[in-house]
Order: sequence, then structure tokens, then C-alpha cells
Amino acid sequence: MADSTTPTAPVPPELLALRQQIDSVDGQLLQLLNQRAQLALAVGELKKHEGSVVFRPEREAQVIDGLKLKNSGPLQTESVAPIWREIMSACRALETPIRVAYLGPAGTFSEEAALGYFGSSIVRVPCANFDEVLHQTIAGAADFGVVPVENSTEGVVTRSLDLFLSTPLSIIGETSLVVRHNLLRKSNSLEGIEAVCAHPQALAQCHQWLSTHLPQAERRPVASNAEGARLASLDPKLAAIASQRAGSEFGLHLVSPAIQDDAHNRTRFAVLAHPDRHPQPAASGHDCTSLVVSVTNRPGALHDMLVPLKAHGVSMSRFESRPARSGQWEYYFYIDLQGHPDEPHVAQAMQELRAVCAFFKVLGTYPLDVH
Ligand SMILES: O=C(O)C(=O)C[C@]1(C(=O)O)C=C[C@@H](O)C=C1
Repeated sequence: MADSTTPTAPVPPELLALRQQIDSVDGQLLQLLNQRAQLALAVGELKKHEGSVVFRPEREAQVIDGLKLKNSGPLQTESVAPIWREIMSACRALETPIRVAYLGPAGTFSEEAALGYFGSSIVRVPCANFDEVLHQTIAGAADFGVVPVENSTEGVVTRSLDLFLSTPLSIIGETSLVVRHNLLRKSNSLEGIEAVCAHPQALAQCHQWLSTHLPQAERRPVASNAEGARLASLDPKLAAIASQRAGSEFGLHLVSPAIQDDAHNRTRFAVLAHPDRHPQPAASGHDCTSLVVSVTNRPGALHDMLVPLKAHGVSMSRFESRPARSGQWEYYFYIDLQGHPDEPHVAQAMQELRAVCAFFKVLGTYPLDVH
């Protein structure tokens, strides 16, 4: 570390000149961002006057899509979405504070997903479990709730899908996250680990790695990966599987990085809101409509469900079944359709689908995730 006696190397004049130019551009950017913030404040006033909601996911998706198309580089196109999400997050916060519930404590992937979707200018409402996330959002203690719905390795998060069946909340957005799991511990070695604490999904996603590297260690399921990290910070015989953020939060060593069995492990999250307080987002041009339906148990019933979709050219990007718990081998089908009910062919297909279903619930319509 440099101290008062260490001479600092002189800055070469070329570097100094470039840095001065960067300072000048940053000054201009700040001015422009404040100009943008003023406009957002004016939009906020207008919305207050009209009594309409501040957060408009379809508009944010369109802003990002538009800028990605305009980007001529050298800034990478993938950099556009995270930068503008933060800018819009800061502008949005000037209009009104946005409270977001998710599975806590600090450092969970759910928190990362919430921050990735809304940006960091939000009021965080960490919850003990998924039920609580929905409760807080229904009760109005949070404006939005974020819950995981499926993982590319492990499949659906059954608790979330079951909760969707009866919740009064609607899905207003989706976001997905590349999930990298790390083995974290108080000391920097694999020696003497008696138990590995993590959320059951994380334990399952690292099954092979654990069998190879820690075959003797107990796999201890806990409420969240961050809770596992907290426990590991209290007991040297425990290790946790969690994000690096959770590791730094609890002062743990990164013993083995990226231990998930699938390198492309992704988790998709749904963003929920109460329809009385937040209307269904308007069409953005790239939308998804999520439904849950059931049909009576008879030959050809499943085929009949698919006919209206084919007839009106509506693509289905997801089809998931869950037992209806009636003991009759009946199922609920979770379906994602491409499109928005404001598009006539989608509305027509949904109307005909509803007619052949014993149970039909629209979970929500929302802009597709933009990266
Ligand atoms: O266009 C709006 O409705 C705004 O409120 C502005 C803005 C933005 O910063 O661009 C902010 C919040 C909304 O979610 C969408 C966009």
C-alpha cells in the first residue's frame, strides 16, 4: 500500500489528457441525466394528476430495445440494458419510491433478480419465504413481489406455481439471471466440512459437484442460500452454497467458484403486483401472456386445448403441468403464450381456449425480458 513516503509515479501526459476528456464527457453526461430526471419528474406530476401508476414495464422495455438498436458501439449492446435500467430506476425513484418484496435476507439470488429488474433505486422488502413475498404484496406493504418460477437445471419452482393458482396478484414482468453457485466458508479449504447449507434448489443444482468433492458432507437444506451463508459464518464446520455477494456480506472465503453442474444455469423470476393497484402492462410489441388452465379428464382434451392456438397462429413458449391434488390424476397446465390480449388473434385464441377449459386463469401479460 502507498504511504506518505512512497513516491507516486507521474501520470503520463497522454493519460492525463484522455482523463481530462473523460471528466468533461462525464460532466456533460451528468447534465444530460439531470435533464432526463427533470423530464421524469414532469411525467411523474402528470401521472399524479391523472392518478395513474409510475412504473411502466412496457415503456422501459421499449426504451431499452430502442437504444440497443441505435447503439453504434464501441459500447457493447449487452451493456445498454443494465446501464439504462439503473438510469430509469433513479428517474422512477424521483417520481415515487418503489417497494419490492423478495426472498431475503440480503445477498439472495432473488434480491439480485429484483435489483436487476428494477435497478438499485428501490426500497427493499426482504421476506422469509415465497408465501410472505406474496402476502406483503397483497397487503400493500410492497408494490411488487419477485419470486423464482423455473430453473434451467432443476425445472419449475413448484411452490411458486402452486401459489399462483389462488393468488389475487398478477404477473406484470419477468426477469432471468445466470445463477453461479459458489462454495463459501470461514476458512479457505475443503477440509473438515461436516455439512453444506443451502436452499434445496441450490443443493440439487450442485449435486454432482458435491458427490465428487464432498461425498461425506451432509447436505443441509435451509430457507435461503444467504441464510446458509449466515450459518456458515457462525460455525467453521459448515460451508454454504451461495453468491459471491452473500459471501462478502457474511465475510466468507470463496473456496470453490462456479460449482453448479450446468455452466449455463439460469433462473427465471416473475414480478407480481396487485391488479387493483397496478394495471396489466400495455402491449410493448414483445409480450408474453401466462395462463393456468385445466381440462376435464377425457380423450382428446389436451388436443382440444391446442387447436385454438394453432388456428390463430399463437406460439406457446412454455407448457408445464402440476397435479391438481384431487386424487383423480387431474392436472393444471401452466402455459405461456407469445403476444398480448390487445392483439386480436391472441384475444380470439384465448377466448376459444377458455371455452374448452374447466378452469382458466390469466396469470398476467407482460413485456418479455430484455437483456
Ligand atoms: O415514461 C414514463 O412513463 C416515465 O415515467 C419515465 C420512465 C423513464 O425514466 O424513462 C420512468 C418510469 C417508468 O417506468 C417508465 C419510464
